[in-house]
Amino acid sequence: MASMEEDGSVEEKDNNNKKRTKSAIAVAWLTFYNIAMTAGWLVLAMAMMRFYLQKATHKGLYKSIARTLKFFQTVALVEVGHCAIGIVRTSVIVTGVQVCSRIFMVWFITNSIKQIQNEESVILFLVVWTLTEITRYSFYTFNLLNHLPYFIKWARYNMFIIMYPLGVAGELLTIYAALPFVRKTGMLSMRLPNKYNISFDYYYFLIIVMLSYIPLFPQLFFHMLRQRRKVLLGEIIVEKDE
Ligand SMILES: CCCCCCCCCCCCC/C=C/C(=O)SCCNC(=O)CCNC(=O)[C@H](O)C(C)(C)COP(=O)(O)OP(=O)(O)OC[C@H]1O[C@@H](n2cnc3c(N)ncnc32)[C@H](O)[C@@H]1OP(=O)(O)O
Repeated sequence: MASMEEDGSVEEKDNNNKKRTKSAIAVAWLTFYNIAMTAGWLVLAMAMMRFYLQKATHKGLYKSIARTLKFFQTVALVEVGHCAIGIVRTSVIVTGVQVCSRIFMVWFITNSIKQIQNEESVILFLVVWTLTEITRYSFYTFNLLNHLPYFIKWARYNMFIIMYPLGVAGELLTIYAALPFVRKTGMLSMRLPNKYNISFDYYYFLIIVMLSYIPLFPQLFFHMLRQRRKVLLGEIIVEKDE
């Protein structure tokens, strides 16, 4: 009996050790990841400011930062993995929608349609994303290091109230500006007849994407409002299964 109890406690200790090791690795990885992403978005912010100070115009700004933006925004896909494997307590769906919509904006809209790269709306969402991400990743970093300055916490859970609608406006106006070019060129579309017998019209797809903001954006926004109440006001929120 005693030996079984001993065995049990050895097994338990072993499991606890494994959990500790796993969470230490997870914490180390997340700290590295968040520092790298904060640095990446800071580099983007500085590149944008330098460009504007030197050229005094926003024309050509997207092109000058496109590589860095594509890199750091695409890397953010790993955040869906973080949720899926459970090292961060966030919904895979909420994170997935957020990250995928950004990647779609970067690769399939702004990067693919050169004619819209100088639109003011592109600069609007770029500035909004950059400010948001510098705040968000530095929040996670300081939080993991247990040294979170209050102003970063405050900014993380207040800025989105203005930044989210502004970012969405920038994104929707950019897609809207892309529509005539997509229609004219027929890009990324497949017309019948073709050997696959499939028809796809990117123009209408973009209209569907724009309409999908109507049900999806409020969910992201209200998720952040709930997080805000939880973190800043200390409310206990019972989450529904997501
Ligand atoms: C095919 C194409 C499809 C297109 C479809 C289109 C539809 C699109 C609809 C809407 C699109 C919106 C577009 C958005 C644009 C913009 O971003 S505009 C700029 C403003 N944006 C924001 O303010 C972003 C706000 N959103 C977010 O912050 C996140 O993306 C989130 C996933 C929506 C919410 O974050 P969440 O993680 O749930 O909340 P937190 O409070 O920050 O964290 C919860 C816990 O998780 C821990 N955590 C999360 N990530 C990390 C990490 N990287 N490192 C460490 N820890 C992390 C965090 O600490 C919390 O943990 P606890 O403290 O233990 O609770």
